Amino acid sequence: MKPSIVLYKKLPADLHQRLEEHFTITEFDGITESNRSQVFDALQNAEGLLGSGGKIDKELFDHAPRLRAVSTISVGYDNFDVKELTRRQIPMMHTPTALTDTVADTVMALVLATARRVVNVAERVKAGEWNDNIGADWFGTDVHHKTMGIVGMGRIGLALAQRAHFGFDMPILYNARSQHKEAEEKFGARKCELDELLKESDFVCILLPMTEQTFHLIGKNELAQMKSSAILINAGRGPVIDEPALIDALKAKTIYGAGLDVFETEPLPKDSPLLSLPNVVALPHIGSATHETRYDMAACAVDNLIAALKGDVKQFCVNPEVLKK
Ligand SMILES: NC(=O)C1=CN([C@@H]2O[C@H](COP(=O)(O)OP(=O)(O)OC[C@H]3O[C@@H](n4cnc5c(N)ncnc54)[C@H](O)[C@@H]3O)[C@@H](O)[C@H]2O)C=CC1
Ligand SMILES: O=C(O)C(=O)CO
Repeated sequence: MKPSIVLYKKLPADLHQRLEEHFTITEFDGITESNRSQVFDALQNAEGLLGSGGKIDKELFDHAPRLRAVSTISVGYDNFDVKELTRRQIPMMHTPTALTDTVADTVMALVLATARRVVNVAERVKAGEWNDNIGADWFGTDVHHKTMGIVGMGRIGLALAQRAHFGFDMPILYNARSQHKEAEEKFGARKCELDELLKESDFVCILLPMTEQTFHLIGKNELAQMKSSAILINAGRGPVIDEPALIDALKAKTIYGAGLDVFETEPLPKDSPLLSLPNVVALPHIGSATHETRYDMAACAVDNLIAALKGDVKQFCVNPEVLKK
């Protein structure tokens, strides 16, 4: 008999079929408050769990006595209680390499859109405001040769450094817990303390995971250190920035603007002040959202689960300590 799994994300037909060759699938469209009890019932028999989004917590695992592997279609896994999975000796896999370049492209899009006010001026053209030669009220600020500060020099940070260095001739500063030789040797990046990075950078790009240490890492005091001409970009996780403090800084124009792909609450509430600030470009968490990359991420997650339930985890395990026997 094939092992049972719970799938909580719609997959492309061929990947669904690949899963069906190995497992009996019970499928849900996400895990939400309204379907949690049905998910609990399905988990009773499940040996695997595959999907993305939602809060995947101890209560869910308590309803999954046979669970042996968990696979997320994402690189971030802050929505999972990984400690609890580890306590239960259950491996969890993610999809780190499939999306790196696409997310770095999204960050560059945010940098350009915010600095050159692409969204703002395009809206003005559509509104019929382009009636004469444009004046300084349409101008933005340059990107090339400006200083790029990267907070979180991991896979995506490195891919961003590559773009900024080769594409835009930007000097690069980075803040990280350890030295990143490749970033230094290939892209001339310089490691510095967060305070220095905030003071010196024209673009401060946050590419951090959400952890206890990174929660509200950028707050009132950090924003106050940024140049009034600087732009803050966040494509890591929303709660890394204290959003009310950011809104205050943007309203007071103590920074030039912000390009945001992630927010403290997603979807962004309709009454968020961020939506009415002209110096903000807000995206709906599309960092990895291209057809190709979303397919590759799903394929990677499917393969991760198949391998794990065969007892053959080779890569992308976020709690490898459970594999050591
Ligand atoms: N906007 C989007 O759609 C996407 C967002 N992400 C987010 O981006 C994050 C980074 O992804 P990757 O680069 O693939 O991960 P990664 O693990 O390669 O890089 C994260 C880096 O942050 C560093 N870091 C962690 N805590 C830190 C701290 N307190 N201070 C300084 N550095 C710290 C780590 O050492 C690591 O180098 C993910 O965890 C996820 O939250 C990832 C993919 C898509
Ligand atoms: O993979 C992630 O962590 C995302 O945020 C979406 O791709």
